[in-house]
Amino acid sequence: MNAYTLEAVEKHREHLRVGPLNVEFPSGCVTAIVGVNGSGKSTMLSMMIGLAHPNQGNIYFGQQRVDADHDYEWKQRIGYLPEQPNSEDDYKTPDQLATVYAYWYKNWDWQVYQSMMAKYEIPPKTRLNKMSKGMRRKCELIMILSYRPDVLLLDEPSSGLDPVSWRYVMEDLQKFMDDGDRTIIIATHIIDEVRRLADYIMFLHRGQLVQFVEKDELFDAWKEYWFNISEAAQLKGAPGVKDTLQDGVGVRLIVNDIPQFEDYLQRHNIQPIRVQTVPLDEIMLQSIKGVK
Ligand SMILES: Nc1ncnc2c1ncn2[C@@H]1O[C@H](COP(=O)(O)OP(=O)(O)OP(=O)(O)O)[C@@H](O)[C@H]1O
Repeated sequence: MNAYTLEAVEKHREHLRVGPLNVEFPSGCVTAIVGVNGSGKSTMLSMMIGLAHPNQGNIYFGQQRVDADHDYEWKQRIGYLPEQPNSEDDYKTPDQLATVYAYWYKNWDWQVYQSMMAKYEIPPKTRLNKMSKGMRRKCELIMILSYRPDVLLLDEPSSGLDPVSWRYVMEDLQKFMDDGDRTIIIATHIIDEVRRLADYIMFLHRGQLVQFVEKDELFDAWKEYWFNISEAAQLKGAPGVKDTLQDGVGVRLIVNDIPQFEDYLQRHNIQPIRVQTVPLDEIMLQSIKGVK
């Protein structure tokens, strides 16, 4: 079962055409959307909550088609955290905003609200526009978690958070996933966030889907090999190599066709000094090279 399905979805922005995107977001999983600034992550999330409208294609939340109709029942099940705070809430205090949410969201849980407000030490009677950026971010997150949605659409949720709060948020998101058949789709630049939370990684670049892959599969598919400099000549032309770095002492190769490359090493009787995992930011960099 998919939490979301995007069928040939396109959004035409002035400087960017997002899509066509054909994507299935599995339910019960965390999918991290990664990509450089302006690659279309926020645009995609805002289409998924029905705020931005695609020029082409269809979006389904489960079986429900996401469109401009007035049936907002399905939105009760989604916690959407936009990248920018909603300026309409500037003059409200958390308690006032919570009263509005409690009115609209039938699963609103005052106990969740109060315990999270205490945990994150948010002053309940301070206006949102008088709060620090991080404090306001935490408050927004508390609001959407307090109506107990099934799906979270998070657009850079930890922007502005201090390291301690960040760890609390990671814990709370992990806890959210433990409580049943829940789904998180999260746009993030924080590699640690991807490493801790994600089951799947979606790479977007210039509005195009580069890859949608299971996290473990992705890490297994890339390896960094180190060799003695004396082996440099023999390694020229080895298959599956994405990048080479050579200094006076050694050669480092980033490889993403491990079986072919290892076969080549065996045939040429070359032994690496060290083999290690490729960091996600390096994988990202290598994956977007050459994408037009
Ligand atoms: N409301 C809007 N109206 C018109 N163009 C927009 C709007 N929002 C974003 N864009 C444009 O759409 C493109 C994609 O932006 P988007 O915010 O979706 O990227 P992003 O991947 O979320 O970037 P970032 O990592 O910086 O948050 C950019 O060229 C941006 O200028």
